Amino acid sequence: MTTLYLDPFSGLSGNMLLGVLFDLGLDFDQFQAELKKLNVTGYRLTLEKAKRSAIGGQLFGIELEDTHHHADESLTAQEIAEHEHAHEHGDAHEHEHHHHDHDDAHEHHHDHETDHVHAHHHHHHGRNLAEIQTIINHADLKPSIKDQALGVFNEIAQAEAHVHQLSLDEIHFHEVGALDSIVDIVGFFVGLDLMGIDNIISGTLVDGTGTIEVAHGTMPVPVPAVMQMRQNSEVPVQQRTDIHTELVTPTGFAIAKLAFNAFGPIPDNLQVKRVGYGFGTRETGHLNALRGLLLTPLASQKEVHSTSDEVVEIHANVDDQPGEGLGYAMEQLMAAGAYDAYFTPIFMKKNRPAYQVTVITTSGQLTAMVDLLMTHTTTFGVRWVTMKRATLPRTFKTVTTQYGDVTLKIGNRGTQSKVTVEYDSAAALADRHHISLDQVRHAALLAYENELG
Ligand SMILES: O=C([S-])c1cc(C(=O)S)c[n+]([C@@H]2O[C@H](COP(=O)(O)O)[C@@H](O)[C@H]2O)c1
Ligand code: NI
Repeated sequence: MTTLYLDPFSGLSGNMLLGVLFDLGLDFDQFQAELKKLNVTGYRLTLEKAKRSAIGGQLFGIELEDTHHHADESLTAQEIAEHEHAHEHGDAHEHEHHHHDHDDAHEHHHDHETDHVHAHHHHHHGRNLAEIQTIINHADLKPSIKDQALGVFNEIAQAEAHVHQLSLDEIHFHEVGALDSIVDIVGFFVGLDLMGIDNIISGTLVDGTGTIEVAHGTMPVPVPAVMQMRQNSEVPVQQRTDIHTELVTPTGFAIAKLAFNAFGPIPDNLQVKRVGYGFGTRETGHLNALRGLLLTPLASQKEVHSTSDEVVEIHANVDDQPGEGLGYAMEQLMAAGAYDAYFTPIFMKKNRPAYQVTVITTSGQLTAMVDLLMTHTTTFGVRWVTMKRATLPRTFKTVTTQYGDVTLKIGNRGTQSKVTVEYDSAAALADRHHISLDQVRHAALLAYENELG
């Protein structure tokens, strides 16, 4: 299980999110190969190692090519959309397309093996939601990646439609062209998938103040689409009044709103595996970067245990939520780094059978866990207590048995010690050799005693 922790101290944008994934080890070639599955041409991806404020990181960018002068065999997004349109009107219409008079300058030729339609061209400024949905739906990508990307596009389009008082199909993706939004948004979910990231935690998003100039004129910061998406959202945003430009873009905010699992400080019970920086392109007068961490559960060998410390136990009593939702809440709590989370059957007022949800966590994680309980359970309130905790200092040792290597956990108490066989390593061997867990345990403890002499 890998968690991505993001520190958006200088905002969040599509290219910063991808820059950070590349700096954390995402393979550029593999990424490009996946994006080809979108069947869209007319762009070139750039990735540069760069230094800002003497810190090394990656600058990711998209260069748009003039698709009208491209004799490529893949379809442009516009053509795919028109293909779809043709299907909606049945095959007869498709033939009509073939026999239409084309403006020679705009004629494209395609490989008929791919069974794509030859479509006419209109001059397009940006692409609308329906065209983007068609491109994504036609791509040979995992359904989960497509669903997440479609969700983000829908979120942005809804916000833009509201701000500009236009209908959803009148919304065209920003002046820079929809292509870079497609690459940023689909690319982010492709990157997460390639890197095996299944949980994203973020600190508070920092945005600037003042105004920026875009094609349509002056926009206040936070930009209107971001402000619109903030309506009814729980994404925390802090405004820096000393930075007079946009730090959080609509793409960045929509991804945070839909794809981040929790907000809060860096969990102190996970181990930092890698640190990366993705740079932004705006001149902010300060370091314009997004820092990312790859976090994994503490490697047991290095587990640091003080003999006494504090934990927080949080309780929520729930009498009106179906099991599926409660199970999902539990997954979210564990993924966010709870030490433990469990249900206890209880009886509440009015004779209602119910569950008490208990979460054990650190005081640093309290806010994030309360947030998750409020989001994913039906509860209107939670309680918590801080508790003292004592744990045995422990070491880990690997012993070799006739079945393979097994890890033992050894707790030390003065001159005495307590030995347990780590479940996962024993279960793997029991599985492999089709024997009982107890047989592996016995063999491991015997090997340990033999080593002690
Ligand atoms: O061009 C338009 S309509 C436009 C609207 C808005 C609104 O907030 S509404 C914002 N912008 C700015 O365009 C760039 C590109 O944003 P991406 O999310 O596509 O990267 C960015 O600076 C927006 O704030 C344009
Ligand atoms: Ni807009």
